[in-house]
Amino acid sequence: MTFLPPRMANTPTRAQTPTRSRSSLSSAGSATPVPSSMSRTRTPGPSSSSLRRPTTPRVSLASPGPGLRARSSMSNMSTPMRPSSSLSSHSSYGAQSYQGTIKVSVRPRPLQTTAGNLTGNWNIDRVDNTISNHETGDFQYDNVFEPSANNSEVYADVVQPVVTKCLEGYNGTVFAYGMTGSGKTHSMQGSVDENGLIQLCAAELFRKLKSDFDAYKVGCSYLEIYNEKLIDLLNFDGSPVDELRIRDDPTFGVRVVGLSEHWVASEHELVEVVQKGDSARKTSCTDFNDRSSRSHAVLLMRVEMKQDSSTRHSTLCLCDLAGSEKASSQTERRKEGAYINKSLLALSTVIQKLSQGSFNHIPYRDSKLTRLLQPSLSGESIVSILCTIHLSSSTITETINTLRFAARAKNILMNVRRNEQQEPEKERYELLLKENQRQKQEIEDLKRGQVSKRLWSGPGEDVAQLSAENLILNERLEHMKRLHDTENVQSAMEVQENIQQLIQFDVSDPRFAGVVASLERQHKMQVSQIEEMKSYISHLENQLRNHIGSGTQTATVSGSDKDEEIADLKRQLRGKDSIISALRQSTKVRDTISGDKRGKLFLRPIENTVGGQKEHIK
Ligand SMILES: Nc1ncnc2c1ncn2[C@@H]1O[C@H](COP(=O)(O)OP(=O)(O)OP(=O)(O)O)[C@@H](O)[C@H]1O
Repeated sequence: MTFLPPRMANTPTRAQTPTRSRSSLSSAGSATPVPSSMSRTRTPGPSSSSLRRPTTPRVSLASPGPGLRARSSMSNMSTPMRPSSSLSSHSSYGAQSYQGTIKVSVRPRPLQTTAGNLTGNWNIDRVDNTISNHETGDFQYDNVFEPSANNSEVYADVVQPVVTKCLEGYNGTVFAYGMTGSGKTHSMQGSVDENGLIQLCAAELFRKLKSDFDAYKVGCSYLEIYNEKLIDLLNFDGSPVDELRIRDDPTFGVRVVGLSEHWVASEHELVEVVQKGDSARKTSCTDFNDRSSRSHAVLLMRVEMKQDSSTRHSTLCLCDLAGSEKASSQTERRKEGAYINKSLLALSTVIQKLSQGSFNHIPYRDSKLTRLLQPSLSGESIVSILCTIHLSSSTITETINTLRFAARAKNILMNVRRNEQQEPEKERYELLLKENQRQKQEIEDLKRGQVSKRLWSGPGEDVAQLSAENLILNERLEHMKRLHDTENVQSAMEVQENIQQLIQFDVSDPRFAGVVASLERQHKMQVSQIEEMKSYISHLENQLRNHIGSGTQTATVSGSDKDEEIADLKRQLRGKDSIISALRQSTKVRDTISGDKRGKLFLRPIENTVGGQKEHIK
């Protein structure tokens, strides 16, 4: 199984091919090589950062939900087990969910050279990630480390992929499981010589938060489960608190009521807080460990990350479980051991049922530990388990039990939801803000434009100018209409002229009476047109005089328009002269033929009108 998306499968990896070393820890035993499917990848992150100092509420963490099932039922547990290769499990990174199996790694502690630490005939293949014994056969996991592996190597394969996914908005849980003295605390907390997984995790978490996000908050809670009681390890002021209780929570699945949460702004603050909590943790000297942890310690880091318009939440849970142990010689240790073993048995049962894909009751409530881990184990968290083991012959039964526990856990499928919210509200707000700024700028520009215009033209003048232009345009429109009518008349008269040409030889013929009547009608219409033109010319001249008198720019413009119109009218009058001449010609013909004086009377008004008009225009 890999914690990284298929699209990243080809990314160069740190430990894709570790030194192939099959550690033969005994002369006996044979391990069957199993093809490895490991893919260890580092994910690069984007840019930009800003640190925000958070405040400190009291909250408890963990997330709920379904989504977990077994990959297959475990078969005969007494036979050698070869868990399915990681290749057979599928991991996919859809936009909002992660699917894969629980990641399981095995870390043997280095053999002690003291007497009685005979090797247990174990072979380790780091390349194939198998551990084998001639009695048990091969066990294959996501990682099987060499006993010489240091915490940094373990971190890179066990915790780092979970941290990466947490930064993408998935919950993550890492827990160390193994018999007493096998190296759980050494792995999680480190030693004077090397940092533990918690410190390495804190360093990477804050480094990536700073480099990849615009803003973030990290809240930290730390508790222990001692003799089935929950104790807040960060209750620094020693204020009396009621016993912490686990409650169902619609949002987080379960919630530890009364557990304090401390906001930490840096790796150092986080480590400092955890170290203070560790010093409060119950440890004692046991038959197997001088400083044995007598409790399960659970560190919860609640992370909120903001980038652009999206907000991600995730809870990272690191657990250092107490080790299973044989009955102690001391009464107090025996009592502690009984609680520890009971809770580890409950965990083992839950894992077994989950690995079998049981849809029946899962006994999470059998212990505080399983109750607390319920959201993680029920599919709301990416889970990575580090199983620490002894390789000595004296602990072979416990080691095999641990390896079987690990094999069952490896069989559990997860379907983890991603906690990311796009913020449409924020996007809309930003758009509105931009729009608002744009409009403000527009108003400012308009104000500046108005001021300069006033300085240039003075108030009210632009309105007068527009009115004048409007007036002129209306008049031009009217004039065009009249010109159009006049053209009609002119064409009609031309037709009449043609008729006159036809009738000059025999106008007395009664057949031409209709033509003469038509001529009279046309004449009257013409007189009316000429009268109208006369009045219009007079109107234009008045306007021209007014505008010239006021001396404005508008008057100048309209004056030149009027000149053009007058020129047009003169041209039309010349056209009318030819019409009148045609009419006169036809009338003369008529008079000659009929001797009637009516023709002279008929023409006189036309001559008078045209003559007056000519005078007017001159
Ligand atoms: N990988 C390792 N390299 C060096 N020393 C180790 C390693 N693992 C364990 N030890 C040493 O073994 C001793 C017991 O280890 P540790 O306290 O981590 O065991 P544990 O699993 O936490 O035991 P318990 O369950 O009793 O608390 C310690 O002194 C520790 O330094």
